[in-house]
Amino acid sequence: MDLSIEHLTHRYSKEKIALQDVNLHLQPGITGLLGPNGAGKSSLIRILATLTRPTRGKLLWNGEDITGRPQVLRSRLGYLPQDFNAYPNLSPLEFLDYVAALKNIPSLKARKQALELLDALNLSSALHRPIGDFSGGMRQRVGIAQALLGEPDLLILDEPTVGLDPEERVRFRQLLLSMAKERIILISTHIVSDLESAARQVILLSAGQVVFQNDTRALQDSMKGKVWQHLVPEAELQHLQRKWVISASVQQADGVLVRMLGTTPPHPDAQPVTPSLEDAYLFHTRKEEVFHAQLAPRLG
Ligand SMILES: Nc1ncnc2c1ncn2[C@@H]1O[C@H](COP(=O)(O)OP(=O)(O)OP(=O)(O)O)[C@@H](O)[C@H]1O
Repeated sequence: MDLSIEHLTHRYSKEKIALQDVNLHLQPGITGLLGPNGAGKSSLIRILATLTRPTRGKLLWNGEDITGRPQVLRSRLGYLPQDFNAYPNLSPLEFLDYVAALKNIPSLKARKQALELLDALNLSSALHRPIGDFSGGMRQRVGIAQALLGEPDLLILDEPTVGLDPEERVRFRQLLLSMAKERIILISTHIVSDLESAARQVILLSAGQVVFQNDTRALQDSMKGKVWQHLVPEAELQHLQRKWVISASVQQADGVLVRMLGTTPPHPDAQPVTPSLEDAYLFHTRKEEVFHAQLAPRLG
């Protein structure tokens, strides 16, 4: 099972190019789609979900060109849009029955799956309550359940963890991992740490282009020797933030422990640390700033 896009370009107008010559290959497992605001993530997702036809390029499902035949993919697709909204007067069970009918899932099978999914998403105690009374996080979980209904081969989730508390995020991650072996799962998110232990592959988009596509581990490995930690007096932090790309800072009794990105140590006493996915994301999306900082005089 695989989904590819070849030489995909998407323009909203003559001046507005959202995606430029993007090539991707997705296989079973979780792929994380990361990028700053406006990078083109939602445009790409809408194209893969067959809601937008690309200006140029091909969409291939199991090697077959389906650019002009979106229904081939639609029957195998589960999709959670960024602005998911269910009908407020329906209960989650009624809403999933409705979605199942649209997806042509036989009703008995659909009901069994709906109950399992709502249980896995911690909504069993609210099966018959109107969705309009739900919190944002509960509504989002109904959105996740409707996307998973019908055991889709391709699951596309745009910002799925928005509104979920940390406990629900962990539960969601476990549910996805349990399903990831036999389906392609693409997740767009701003919460980089959500992907750290779950995604086998990461795609970084920046200004409509793919700047990185590889294993999560390879991405982290590519950052070895580029992440540094150094304790600085609190008064220096602001000055430092203007010059260096800082991925984290932790207040301590004797100063601030700052995590910085650079291909050489920012200070003779700075210690190299194990890179995280967040470090890699910042490095690739703010490369120019990282290299600009390198040219500045060393600290100390
Ligand atoms: N319908 C549209 N008409 C015109 N321009 C659009 C349209 N949708 C998106 N764009 C533009 O295309 C570019 C990519 O937008 P897109 O929403 O795909 O990015 P994104 O990475 O999903 O951003 P965010 O993280 O903010 O959701 C942006 O410059 C955006 O302004």
